Amino acid sequence: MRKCQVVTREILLSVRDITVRFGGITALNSVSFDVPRGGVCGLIGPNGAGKTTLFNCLSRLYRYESGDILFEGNSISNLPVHRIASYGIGRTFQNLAMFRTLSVRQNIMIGAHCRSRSGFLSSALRLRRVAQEEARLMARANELLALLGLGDVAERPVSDLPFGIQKRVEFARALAADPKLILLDEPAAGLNHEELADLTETIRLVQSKLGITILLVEHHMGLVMGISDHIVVLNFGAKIAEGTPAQIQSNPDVIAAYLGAPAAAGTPVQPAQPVQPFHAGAPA
Ligand SMILES: Nc1ncnc2c1ncn2[C@@H]1O[C@H](COP(=O)(O)OP(=O)(O)OP(=O)(O)O)[C@@H](O)[C@H]1O
Repeated sequence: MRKCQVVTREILLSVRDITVRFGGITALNSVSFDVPRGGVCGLIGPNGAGKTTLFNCLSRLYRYESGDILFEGNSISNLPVHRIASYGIGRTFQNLAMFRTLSVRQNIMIGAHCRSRSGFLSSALRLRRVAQEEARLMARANELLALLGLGDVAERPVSDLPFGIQKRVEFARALAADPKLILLDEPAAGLNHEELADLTETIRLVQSKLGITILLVEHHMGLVMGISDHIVVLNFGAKIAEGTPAQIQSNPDVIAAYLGAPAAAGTPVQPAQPVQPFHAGAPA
């Protein structure tokens, strides 16, 4: 008799029964899901669903009232916020977080410093180890400049650059710390059609070349459906669905959450055209 081989991917991140309350508001209500290593996991939901709150829990910016978050099988619940990047979790923000007067290259090198192995004393004494470390960081920055197509603007101050390129710089800055998991918080927000197409390609390229795991919060259904392997849907702080893009697009609870009314059975969630946002209450 032939044996059926089941391929299961290793779990990188496990969110278990996370609950967060702000006064009377339950921002997350016992939310659980797993993110396998490698690939892209989309995290979607209408405005106020709890997506950013979850990202802030993963970054240790918010405390959760109950539950646990395991990264590579270890709880991060007591990890200090400044250790998150060196632990392997990187992040971009809805509002860009960069040193705007510094160059693109300097921003990327700052991103790499959390993984630097030279301490204050050895840096002050200019030991050989420090020079080697600086060369390593420089090489890493050069790799990322090339990968994200930023070579031509490497020495320009970030503030001089168009918004779409600034977003790419922020992505590169987060990648410089060599994260195993990167949290992308609405990377498509504010991008024009061309910039959105560039971003889609960049995310695909980074994922395939670096083998990194991506957790993506995004309102643009074209982007989410186009690049995610798996999607988790939140609504009013609760997980209402998870599955492949095809499963999510035809899930009646997801359709109802986005359209604000019970969905007719079998009505698919239309992935909007690539540049069309898919906000709660707005027609798809
Ligand atoms: N610091 C805070 N203090 C009080 N309430 C908060 C705080 N952060 C979030 N909330 C509330 O928690 C709920 C979830 O908000 P959250 O920002 O996580 O949603 P979201 O899914 O990211 O929304 P959006 O898509 O609009 O960014 C909302 O009701 C919000 O008002």
